[in-house]
Amino acid sequence: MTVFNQQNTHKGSDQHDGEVLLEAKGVSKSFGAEGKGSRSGKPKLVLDSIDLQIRSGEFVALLGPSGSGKSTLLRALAGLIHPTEGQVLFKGEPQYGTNPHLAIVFQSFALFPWLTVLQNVELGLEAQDLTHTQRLKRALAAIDTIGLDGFEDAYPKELSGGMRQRVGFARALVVEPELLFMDEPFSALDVLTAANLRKELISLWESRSIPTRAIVMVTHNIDDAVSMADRIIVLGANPGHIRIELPGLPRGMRSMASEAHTGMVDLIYRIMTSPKTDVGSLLSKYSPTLILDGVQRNESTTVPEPRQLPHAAIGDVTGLIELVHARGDKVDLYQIGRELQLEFDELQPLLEAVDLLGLAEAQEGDLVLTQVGRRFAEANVLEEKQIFRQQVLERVPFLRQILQVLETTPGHSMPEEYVLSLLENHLNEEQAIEQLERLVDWGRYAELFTYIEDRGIFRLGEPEAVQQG
Ligand SMILES: Nc1ncnc2c1ncn2[C@@H]1O[C@H](COP(=O)(O)OP(=O)(O)OP(=O)(O)O)[C@@H](O)[C@H]1O
Repeated sequence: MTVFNQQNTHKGSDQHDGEVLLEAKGVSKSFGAEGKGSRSGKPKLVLDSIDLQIRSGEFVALLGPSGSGKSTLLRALAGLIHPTEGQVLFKGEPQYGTNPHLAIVFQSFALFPWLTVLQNVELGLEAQDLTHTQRLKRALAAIDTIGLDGFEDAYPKELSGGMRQRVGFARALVVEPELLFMDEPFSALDVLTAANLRKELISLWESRSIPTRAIVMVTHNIDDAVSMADRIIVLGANPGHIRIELPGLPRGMRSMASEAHTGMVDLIYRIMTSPKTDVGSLLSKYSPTLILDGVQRNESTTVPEPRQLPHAAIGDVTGLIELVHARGDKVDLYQIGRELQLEFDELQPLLEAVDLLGLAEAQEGDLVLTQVGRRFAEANVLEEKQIFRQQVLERVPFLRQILQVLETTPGHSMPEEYVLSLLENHLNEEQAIEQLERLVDWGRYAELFTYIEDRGIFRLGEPEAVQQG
């Protein structure tokens, strides 16, 4: 395997010297401040006062629920977007614009279909003042390092998804970046390909065959974070803030087969599934040793937001409740996520939905059915709908409000624009449309109303009419 320019590989102590390479100081980011992204004109705070340091020698994983601002934080650290407040420093100096010492690998890479692998990789060097021969040499070395030797002249369409992602890695590594950022780099790949690429990347990093001095990875996959990272940062949502920084496991204990790995994943699950619980209490209960090990936490910045309907299909909600019931009304979330092959971000809306409906509660890493949840699981279809209706009316004020309007309006109907305008008091246009879809889905299942799709009208309807919908 060809190794990069030896002068730049930071062999010896340099790579792991702990120098602060990148620092976020009080970084906040709001979107829609210029009227974009929020029809109501109100900016949405996405990141709130983030303080963070990335040091030489570190592999840092960023975890957090969907929408907690992981990608936004990564982009702000990379200089792709400007913080609304605070600043990012690179080696102590304020960073303006995109950092040339940093490269990013995204979930799926936009390769130019009319260029070969070699030409696509060479593109990474466009901004650098190199001769043609130097460019070629660097690109060939990167291609070799990332295991694409022999495919230099292939076109993207001739490559598998995994190989295309390798080209993405080669294009990032060819610039010999001091900082390598990755935004869910393995999530579009099949399980085996992802496992292979992950292993090879770690081997390049740990053997210091690449000049990269620090890696930051955004992921939904808790296993990946625990297997790879020296430090794990868990973000909380609304607005995005650092809930906790956990030290990674010692390298020898990171394999998925190890007990330490399972324990760590379990702890992070508990933290992520208990957004309202103080992290300190979870840590002292489940991992007292971590507290002594330099764990930083920051719970004070959580600001609650009006509750939205999670992006969960009714069929999946009922399926999950039945599954938990079949397992004795309690399941371990980490196990069930693995079994159903659901990443945390896929499981999260389901958990929110069952919690919002009062059917089950996440309790420190387990999902436990409530009494109503047990009745729901044992009910026939008609009873199930009745329970759902009752829970929705009790626990989703917005749907209750829609029903009240329909009951009191002459003609018992209402255009969707009315609902959308209410939603846009809190949400941007895209989010409001998505919420509308959820409300329609849940409201129809609860038989609160009919929704005439082609005219965008809500109407109070008899259950029979609703079923035809
Ligand atoms: N350019 C933008 N304009 C307006 N809102 C944005 C923009 N980029 C991100 N957001 C909002 O910021 C919030 C955080 O998004 P971000 O993608 O950073 O979260 P995330 O934790 O990476 O989510 P996921 O895990 O789903 O990718 C979301 O509510 C998103 O809608």
